[in-house]
Amino acid sequence: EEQEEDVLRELRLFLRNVTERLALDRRFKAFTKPVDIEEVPDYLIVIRKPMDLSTLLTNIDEHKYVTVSEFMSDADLIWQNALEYNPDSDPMDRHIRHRACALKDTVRAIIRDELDEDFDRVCEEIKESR
Ligand SMILES: CC(=O)c1csc(NC(=O)C2C[NH2+]C2)n1
Repeated sequence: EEQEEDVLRELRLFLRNVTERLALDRRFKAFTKPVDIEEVPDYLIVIRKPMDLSTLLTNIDEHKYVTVSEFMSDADLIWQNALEYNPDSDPMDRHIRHRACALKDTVRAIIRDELDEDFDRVCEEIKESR
């Protein structure tokens, strides 16, 4: 009903705010747009489910997420994919893995500090009811 749509609108505002703050952080520049398959032709062979911050924003606007947990599953793909695609000891791989781990920790810290657990529970109830 209307109250449910009010809750999901507030969820989208929260998720957009989190995602835009991440996209503004210079450490996460490599994660802001889909990997360019022209530049990195083997990327889609290694990474089955690409994800990036701009795609998260599109998904939010398309009402893909009813809970923070669903959003987190896609947000986690960004750093998980980076760790998988950059496993080597060379400095470039280590550099992007460091940034991937920073992204993981930053998302979790924002959610821990800023997501109200009662609000999250209401979203989870809406999801169960559908
Ligand atoms: C987004 C992402 O994970 C990404 C973009 S480029 C890249 N890795 C490289 O360019 C080379 C360093 N070893 C491969 N990883």
